[in-house]
Amino acid sequence: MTVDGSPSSPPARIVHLEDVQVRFGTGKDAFLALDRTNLTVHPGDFVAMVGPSGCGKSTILKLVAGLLRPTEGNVFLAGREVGAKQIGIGMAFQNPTMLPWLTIRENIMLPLKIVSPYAETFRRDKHTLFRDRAEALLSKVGLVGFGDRRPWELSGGMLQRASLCRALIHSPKLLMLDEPFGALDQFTREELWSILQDLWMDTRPTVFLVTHDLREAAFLASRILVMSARPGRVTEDRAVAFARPRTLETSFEPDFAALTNDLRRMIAEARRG
Ligand SMILES: Nc1ncnc2c1ncn2[C@@H]1O[C@H](COP(=O)(O)OP(=O)(O)OP(=O)(O)O)[C@@H](O)[C@H]1O
Repeated sequence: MTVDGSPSSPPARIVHLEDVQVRFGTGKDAFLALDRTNLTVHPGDFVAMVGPSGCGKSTILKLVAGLLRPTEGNVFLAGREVGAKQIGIGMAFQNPTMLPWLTIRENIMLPLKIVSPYAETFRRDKHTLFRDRAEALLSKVGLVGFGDRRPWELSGGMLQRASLCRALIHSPKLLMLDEPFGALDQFTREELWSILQDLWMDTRPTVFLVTHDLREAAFLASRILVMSARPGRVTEDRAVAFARPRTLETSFEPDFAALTNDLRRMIAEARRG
């Protein structure tokens, strides 16, 4: 019950994994990639996943995105089995692949051509609503004036900014980020942390971020999942309460350093164990 006596309802959950296992290969080559995993994520959570290489972080992303079926167990999205209901998902990866024959703006608007319900009205609204939305995102990531350029004219960091715009153009409820800044230099990466934090604070999509950078996880996430070595399991689910917006100064504070040291120790143990 709530304080006013009305019945309390449990918080909505956007992602729910129930006793999920993933096995790859067949016969003597079969192996367990993801061990029995239970996970509940609420709308607006910013979840970072860290752990030893090959522990199953990307596998969890693929399960949630509906790109992979579990061998055992169930994956629910917004209360329905994954795939049963359309819910907007945006994605960005380490390599921000863009179609070279399209401009940056056209690349950013690509999901609108494909993702329902935008695809149906795309032709009609292309030059008004959607174009404005693309310009607003370009401006938020510091790429004003680059919409008409071709991908080869931009640096790696600029392409990754454009890739964030593309992931967000259709206002997805879920944003899946697989090491999006992994190939960038430290300065560009830190700049993009702040940009991503601002974008997330604007509309609060639920985010899954896979990263090997523990400072990045601590800077961005509201919750960090630490995984064991393969077969992966979630061994720690840590809330991150630093006030927002976080700044680079936040990342030099003692609590921040203590958190990243804890994470480093847990992953070192997982690698040994
Ligand atoms: N389609 C597949 N077929 C066979 N094995 C796979 C497949 N996808 C992933 N694997 C294996 O499953 C394990 C988990 O892979 P996954 O990519 O989820 O790990 P990860 O934690 O994201 O790794 P990294 O941190 O190195 O990117 C790895 O051993 C990987 O080689």
